Amino acid sequence: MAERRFCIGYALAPKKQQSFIQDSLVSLAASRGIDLVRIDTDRPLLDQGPFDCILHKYYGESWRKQLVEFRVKNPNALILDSPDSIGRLHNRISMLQVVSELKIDNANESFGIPKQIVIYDKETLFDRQAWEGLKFPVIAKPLVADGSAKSHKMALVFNHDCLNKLKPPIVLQEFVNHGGIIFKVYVVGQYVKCVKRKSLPDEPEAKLGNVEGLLSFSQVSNLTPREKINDKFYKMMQLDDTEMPPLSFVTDIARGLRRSLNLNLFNFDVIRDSKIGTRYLIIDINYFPGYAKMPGYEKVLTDFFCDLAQNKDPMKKNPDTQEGEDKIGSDRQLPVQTADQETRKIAIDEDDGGQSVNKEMKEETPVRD
Ligand SMILES: Nc1ncnc2c1ncn2[C@@H]1O[C@H](COP(=O)(O)OP(=O)(O)OP(=O)(O)O)[C@@H](O)[C@H]1O
Ligand SMILES: O=P(O)(O)O[C@H]1[C@H](OP(=O)(O)O)[C@@H](OP(=O)(O)O)[C@@H](O)[C@@H](O)[C@@H]1OP(=O)(O)O
Ligand SMILES: [Mg+2]
Ligand SMILES: [Mg+2]
Repeated sequence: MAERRFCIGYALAPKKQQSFIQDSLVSLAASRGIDLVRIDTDRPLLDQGPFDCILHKYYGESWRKQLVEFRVKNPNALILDSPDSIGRLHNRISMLQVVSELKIDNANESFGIPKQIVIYDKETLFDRQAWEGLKFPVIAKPLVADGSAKSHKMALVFNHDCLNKLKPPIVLQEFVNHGGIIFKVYVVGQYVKCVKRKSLPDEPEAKLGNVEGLLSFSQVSNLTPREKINDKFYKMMQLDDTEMPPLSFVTDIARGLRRSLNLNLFNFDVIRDSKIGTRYLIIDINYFPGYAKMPGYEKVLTDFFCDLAQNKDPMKKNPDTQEGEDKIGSDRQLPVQTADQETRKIAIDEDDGGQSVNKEMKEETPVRD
């Protein structure tokens, strides 16, 4: 009898496809009965397949509609992950709200998010009252985190003098000294892996010298090795000497976030407060991050795909751990406001070339009841 194969269709932006769909992944998965097949996003999804599962990091209202139709016609197929759940990560406020609501028992370590405020317009930006309780330096981050280059453009702000350079809607987040190292925690279903990366240096005023109140940067922890070598600061950093956070602590947070976000494929950035060595702050959560940078990512992802193929739903209740109850890719209604609802308030900047897909998503996504 012919072997029953499990077909995963993937819809990824070209850059993500290039980094993630490596021959080594495709062949390992194939050897274990999993076929990874590219979805042509220029053609109707329903004309392609059949797919047992859809893996996607692809946006736009048209894609979203196609997924809804696909679900109706293929009720047994999995969609990883649900667009509504992914959408929550597209707004830096709703993204971290989940962390604030998470409860984990741990006697030695604590976690949270840095102090932050959201600014929707210039008027509020210059209103000192709005800043009450927030200390300089702060990091100004675009409120929208939709994967566009613009959404990664940050600025370290040292005083009130240069605020006119900032473009709301933004989140102003207190800069927390953390020894210049960031921890990236990758989640693939139940699997959790924490790695170290370079980050911004402590006391940025002192280290970065003569800055004029504001310093712009983008994707610090995702620089190419060449960029790192050229930077004096990175040569000074002692990445190897930095102690990792306790694995059980990080795993508890990861599993908690996975359940509350209803997502299987994400990572989050954690920094350790230099002042309180047992205090950890989550500053960012990303959907479908750069897994290829994770050591042995082929096996981790293939194991996960095989679990899906064997109907081992990683969010289903596990008798040993009492973990999980949700169905993968389910459109479970979340109790708090989603990013889509929030982003409807945001004026889309017209000068953002090449982001029409994301723009379409923001403008047309209907608000759910
Ligand atoms: N509150 C903070 N205190 C100190 N450093 C911070 C803080 N927030 C961000 N950083 C630094 O700025 C970098 C970029 O911030 P953040 O991770 O929020 O941006 P991003 O563009 O969403 O990143 P990614 O590429 O991971 O998606 C972090 O990796 C970290 O080095
Ligand atoms: O570029 P890579 O593949 O490494 O992945 C990066 C990913 O870019 P891509 O999805 O466009 O590829 C980013 O996603 P967007 O916010 O831009 O959507 C974000 O998740 C980064 O944090 C990832 O880097 P990592 O955190 O894993 O180091
Ligand atoms: Mg980040
Ligand atoms: Mg991010």
